Amino acid sequence: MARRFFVGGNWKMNGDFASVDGIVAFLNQSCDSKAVDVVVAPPAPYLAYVKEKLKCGGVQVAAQNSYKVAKGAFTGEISPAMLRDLGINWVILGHSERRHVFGESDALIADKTVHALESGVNVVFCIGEKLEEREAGQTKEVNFRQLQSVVDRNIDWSRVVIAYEPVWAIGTGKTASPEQAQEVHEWIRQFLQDKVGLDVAATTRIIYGGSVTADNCVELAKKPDIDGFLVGGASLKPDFVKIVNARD
Ligand SMILES: O=C[C@H](O)COP(=O)(O)O
Repeated sequence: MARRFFVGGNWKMNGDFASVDGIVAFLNQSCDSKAVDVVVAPPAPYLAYVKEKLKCGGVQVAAQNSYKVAKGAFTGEISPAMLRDLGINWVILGHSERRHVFGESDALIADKTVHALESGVNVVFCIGEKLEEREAGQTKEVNFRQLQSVVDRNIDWSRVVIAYEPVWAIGTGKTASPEQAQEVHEWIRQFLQDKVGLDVAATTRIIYGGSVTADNCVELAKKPDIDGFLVGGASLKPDFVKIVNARD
């Protein structure tokens, strides 16, 4: 079964009403692709606004984070229940900035993933090795360890997209080559086959993130195990539309 191409735009902590309006305008004009799932993740204060302003049925909205319980004394956090209340069905979890800037552990990310899925929110689950880990030959080990934390929890894989984002490629302009990305995506698919099953391995989308641009997306998208992208910087610009259409 062919896997539907998936392109996420992670706006990170960028934007104000003026720039958000600009992004929504180009999305509304040109992102109604019937062949691609497009999911954009604005900063939390703009989630409801973006959801309201997007007129393009093909573009969905994601949060950049959510916590592991529905409510309570957790200052600064947002819950999947609140996202559902806003009509938002996607969240990005395990992003390298959450792992490495905010110190989130594999266990916490797994708890957050399980809770989001149980609450009806689909998950873009991010994994990826740091440069020193790649140079030490630990790429497979690190990515498998991060994945194992959710394999152990018996999740509904049909509602998960895996984003492989090598930390050394994020925001650096140093994209993984199509061959480097394909190699890791193939390892991830094999890992899913060994640990979860053939069907999940065949159907789960594995997308690539790390300095994806309109210039490099077409070659990356030709690789058999690259099922889309998680785009940071370039998702703030009209070029994002070219990335959405990388497979055309
Ligand atoms: O979530 C997106 C990734 O961190 C990639 O960011 P980037 O495209 O700016 O390198």
